[in-house]
Amino acid sequence: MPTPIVVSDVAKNFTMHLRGGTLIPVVEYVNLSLKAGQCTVLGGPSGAGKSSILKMLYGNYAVGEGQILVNHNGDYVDLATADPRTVLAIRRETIGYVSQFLRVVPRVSALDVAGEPLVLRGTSPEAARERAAELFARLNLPETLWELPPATFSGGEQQRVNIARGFITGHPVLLLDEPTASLDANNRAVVVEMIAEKKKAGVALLGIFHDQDVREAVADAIIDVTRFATPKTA
Ligand SMILES: Nc1ncnc2c1ncn2[C@@H]1O[C@H](COP(=O)(O)OP(=O)(O)OP(=O)(O)O)[C@@H](O)[C@H]1O
Repeated sequence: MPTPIVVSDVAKNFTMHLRGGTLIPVVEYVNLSLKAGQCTVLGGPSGAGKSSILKMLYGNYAVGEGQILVNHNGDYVDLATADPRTVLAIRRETIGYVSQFLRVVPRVSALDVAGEPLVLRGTSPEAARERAAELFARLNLPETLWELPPATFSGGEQQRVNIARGFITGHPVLLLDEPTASLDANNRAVVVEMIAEKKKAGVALLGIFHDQDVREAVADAIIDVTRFATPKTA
């Protein structure tokens, strides 16, 4: 089976334009690949660059240097240099993402927020809502909330809408940015189960998990990103 994602010599720093162009180096020589059916976990202390790496892999952050080759519909595409239309196609078809915080769209119900990735791939809105409802039930999201826009939901409720939205499709790659941070033990266990099912289905996962129990339950490999730290010069 072809490798879903190969990251080669990726570097990232931030230029603070409002601070006289001060350069904040984050990571360099990031080399990793994701394997189908495995969950790779990014570890390392706060500020080490875990989220930055994940965001580059989703095309949210520009890539300073290097390549991110994504197996997209059978061809390798370099996400680091891909045009915006290609990035959107990769997100629609190949790479799913559960962000830490839900991007709330006013007046759209939780069912439609979670079902949207399926609708974008051609599923009917009714079928997408049904699938979202199944995931909500599994994640113990109270049914009274399903038709409401998630803007007023608690942190953990919003996170469960986000998880349903990320897990609803069969994307071959799934990125998880602390998906269990606001969940109670019951729902953390549900997410661990859902990750195991994705692995069985051959999905390649890359995640950040601060909760050690979850990390140990899901990780096939742990990469400490401090190994990619850019040496700080005086
Ligand atoms: N948009 C940004 N603009 C400027 N600096 C940023 C930006 N995003 C991240 N950084 C900086 O990059 C470094 C790495 O941040 P990142 O969020 O990737 O770390 P992390 O390992 O995920 O941390 P945590 O575990 O606390 O979430 C930090 O020093 C952070 O301040």
